[in-house]
Amino acid sequence: MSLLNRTLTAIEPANHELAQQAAAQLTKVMEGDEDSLGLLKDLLLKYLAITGEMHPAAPDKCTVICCASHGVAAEAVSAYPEETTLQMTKSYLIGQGAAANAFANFADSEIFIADFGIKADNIDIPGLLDCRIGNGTDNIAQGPAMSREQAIAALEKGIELAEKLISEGFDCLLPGEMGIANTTVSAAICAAICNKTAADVTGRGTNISDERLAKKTAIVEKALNLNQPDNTDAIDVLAKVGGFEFGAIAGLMLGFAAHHKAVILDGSNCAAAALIAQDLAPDCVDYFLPSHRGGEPAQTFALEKLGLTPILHLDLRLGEACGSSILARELETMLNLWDVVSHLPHDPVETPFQQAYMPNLAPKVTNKTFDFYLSTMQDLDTQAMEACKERLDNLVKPLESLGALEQIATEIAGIMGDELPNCDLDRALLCFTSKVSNPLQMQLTAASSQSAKADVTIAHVRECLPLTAAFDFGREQGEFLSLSYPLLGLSMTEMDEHAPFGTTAELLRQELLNADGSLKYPADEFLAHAPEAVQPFIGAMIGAIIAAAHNSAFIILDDEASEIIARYTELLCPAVRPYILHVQPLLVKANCTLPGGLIAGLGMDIAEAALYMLNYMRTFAESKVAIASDGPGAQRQQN
Ligand SMILES: Cc1cc2ncn([C@H]3O[C@H](COP(=O)(O)O)[C@@H](O)[C@H]3O)c2cc1C
Ligand SMILES: O=C(O)c1cccnc1
Repeated sequence: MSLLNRTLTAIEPANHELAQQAAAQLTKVMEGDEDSLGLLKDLLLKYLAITGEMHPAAPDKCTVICCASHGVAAEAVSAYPEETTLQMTKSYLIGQGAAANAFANFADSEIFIADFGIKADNIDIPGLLDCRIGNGTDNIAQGPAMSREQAIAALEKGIELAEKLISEGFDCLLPGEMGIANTTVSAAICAAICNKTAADVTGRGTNISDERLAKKTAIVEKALNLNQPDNTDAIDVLAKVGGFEFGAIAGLMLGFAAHHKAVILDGSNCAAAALIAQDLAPDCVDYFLPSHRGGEPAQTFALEKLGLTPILHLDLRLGEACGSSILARELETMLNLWDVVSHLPHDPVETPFQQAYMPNLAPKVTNKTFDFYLSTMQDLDTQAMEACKERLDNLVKPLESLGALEQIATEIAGIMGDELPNCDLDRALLCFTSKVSNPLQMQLTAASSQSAKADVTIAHVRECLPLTAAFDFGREQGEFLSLSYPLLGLSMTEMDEHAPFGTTAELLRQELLNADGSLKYPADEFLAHAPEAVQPFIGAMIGAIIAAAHNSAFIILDDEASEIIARYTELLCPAVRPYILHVQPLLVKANCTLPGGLIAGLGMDIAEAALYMLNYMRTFAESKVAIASDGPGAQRQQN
């Protein structure tokens, strides 16, 4: 039997029975409130099913960047010249300043770079894995990309590489790719397999102009009409409108799935490869963890066909395993949380929290205190922000292809007055709570903060005191923590410790938001409409936000209740706006209703990823890579 057929036959469903047992156990330890974890629960259970172990170790990860050239690049469908593929391949291994390097570093994943058919003679790059199938594919606008034999060879070279990596001990794959013009190819693959039109699936790739997008869409249509890929045969689709790296990534995915190992998907190109793998062995999807939704329309259709829902929405358009690296960190957080709540004997639950108690005293604040904070709020350092933005525009990636991460990095630069803030900013979580603390909540907070490397302060809010007392308490905590911790997570636990997670948020949502999620009241009215019991929490949260922003901390919101209060605080005091990171549901759509730091921890990791990008990536000039010749990048990039 061929390697491909042997692999396809070896792929079996993941261990769903074990996942069911784990789900029952999770229900028990979470006291029936496990759905508060939202999609993070699914992530955890899916990973347990993949490994077939109740408490697997954190995965050993490998990032594999598959490089290949595309004949269709001759049609000018990309913003960058065809040579970029070879130049970037060099930069992964020589300068090591590409996004793939920065994010592999962030995720503690070992990086491998493989040549599956870059168009060039005598490639001699130290460390490059030679998996060549050809000297670039043929132009799909003029005929098939490759022969059927080459398509099978691409799949098998991917499987061989998977087996090599697995034999070296890796058990989680983060695939990535580099191949100028390959979003034309992934659009065509997706249109063929998902039965969509060229207009449905074609996107801007490397940030091309409207004019080029129209041309690219016509090329996708032409390639489909001319080659007539058979959508009941993924190998035919791969041969006719595919590319070597798509076959290779599909092969890697199949190889990992056959060995019960996880694959974390990245962007649209990964999703197109996953469609090929799914068609060849439908059960392999059990081993795929989605990470982010990016900018290419093809990805949406592909994920739908795969039945996968990503949680990260960072507007990434790159494909160098950036989104998957962030998800890999979150997976580890969930595995740790699972171990902690399961009371594993080797993992004693410690709650080394600072405790702060609201004094039973008349408040020290007056209206003047509030005015003082508002009138002396620091402006962001626009010079640092501009320098940071200029650096971002010139890092070796298409303009703005790292979406929300670029905005976050610029914001942090402005807050810190430093165009290049370092990566390991100290982190704290300030969690407001009622007098008694729910032990499960505290355990979950301990687990989340352990993964997030955040020091926790549990701040006990007293009711029955004037609102100004709560404001003053929050202000003091925010002021104190923001002196030592540039990243400050803010959370509040349920007011009623016996209520299910998310109860307070639901109450606030009902009272303070319109049905469409917008704010219902003006700034000076909302407090009067808030449920009385929540008012002290609101006061404390407003105090903490204003004082922390005043001290130039980057505030990372956790639960939905904190999110709603922060949005009203922004209305009350627009100057705090740039200091606040709204994590869920803007950047993370996990439907997680659990307070206590899990989402803030993920937000801190997203901020850290942004800083890794800024610190570890090199510019076009430093990397000797050609800049854009079309789209907005052509105006802003220099080398
Ligand atoms: C410097 C640079 C780094 C990249 N890293 C990934 N891509 C991404 O962009 C390309 C696909 O977009 P299109 O179809 O528009 O050419 C691929 O190489 C993909 O991996 C890059 C592109 C460039 C220019
Ligand atoms: O989503 C992707 O994989 C992608 C998007 C744009 C450019 N390159 C890759």
